[in-house]
Amino acid sequence: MLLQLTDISKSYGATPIIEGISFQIQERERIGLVGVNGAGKSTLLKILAGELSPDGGAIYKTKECTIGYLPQNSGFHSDRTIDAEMRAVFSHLTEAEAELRELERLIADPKLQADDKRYQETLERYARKSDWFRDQGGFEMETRIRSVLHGMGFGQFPPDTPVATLSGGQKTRLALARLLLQAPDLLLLDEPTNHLDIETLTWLEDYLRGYPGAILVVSHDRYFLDALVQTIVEIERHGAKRYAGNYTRFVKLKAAEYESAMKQYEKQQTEIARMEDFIRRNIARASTTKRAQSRRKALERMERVDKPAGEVKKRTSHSTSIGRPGSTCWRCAIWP
Ligand SMILES: Nc1ncnc2c1ncn2[C@@H]1O[C@H](COP(=O)(O)OP(=O)(O)OP(=O)(O)O)[C@@H](O)[C@H]1O
Repeated sequence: MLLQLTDISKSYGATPIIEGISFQIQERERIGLVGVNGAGKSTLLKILAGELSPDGGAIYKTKECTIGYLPQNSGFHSDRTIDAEMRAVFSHLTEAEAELRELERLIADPKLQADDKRYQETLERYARKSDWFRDQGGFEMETRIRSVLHGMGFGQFPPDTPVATLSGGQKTRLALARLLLQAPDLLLLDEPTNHLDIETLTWLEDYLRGYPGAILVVSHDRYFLDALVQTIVEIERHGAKRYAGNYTRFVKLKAAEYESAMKQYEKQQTEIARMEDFIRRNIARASTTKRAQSRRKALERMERVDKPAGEVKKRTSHSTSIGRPGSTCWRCAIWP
């Protein structure tokens, strides 16, 4: 297990947003976090990312577990260029690379070569540092940066483009590219597919499918969720419930749940109407008033079944209308 949330709650002022949220995230798990607008999905991600304190509950995570968070419309501010920003992810490697270049310069120096002991020591240092650099993926750094930048749609951008000159959407894309290079154990992504064209979206789906860590993602794109996740956690009425399977399966399970809850509700409503009718007809009659009174007591004691909140339906969403072949655009909505 990578991380566990127990009984997490959060209110804004007197308004409870989430309550009693408990679930686990396993290594390499891909979870889609869904719920109606305002259900508290972003709030929960912020709590997990450590950007917001919960009012109650606890989060347990293994000591080594690293977490990376992409907020919605991340507003990425940087004075660096695109290339420098990506390279900053690998500062431990770029520093080692500079050290290796310096050692190479020393090794080539005839003065050092004349001092056999120091020369041997420097060669050994160079060998140790080279091995470490190779083991840390130093030789792949350049390729990884190029491949992620290309995949995220920055292939045509000169590497010395200042981040500050990018549009809001491009900055969010770049923030995601940087996060992918950081490769944390748990990726928290809030609407990562906004601002992506179909080509970038397809690349991202593919990249995330092979991602070595766990992913908790909020997305209104059902195709994206279906392609990526094997578990759905829904926030509904402040609490969280886990459903095994992708988004399509979740919709089916919810429909079955809704139907069954509706049947129970309707059955009870019929029973209530029947009892009320009996009471109305018999309460005033001396011979039957006792029975009517006892029926009234039973009615008062009856535990009421709540009317189910609504159904998961499809509706058009302009924000996701990026023209996937054969797609009906989508948004998860639960109608009252
Ligand atoms: N800083 C804040 N102060 C007060 N209320 C807030 C604050 N942040 C969020 N809220 C409210 O808390 C509720 C949950 O917000 P949150 O953004 O977590 O929901 P969400 O499920 O991510 O919604 P969406 O799908 O619209 O992004 C909303 O009603 C929102 O208006």
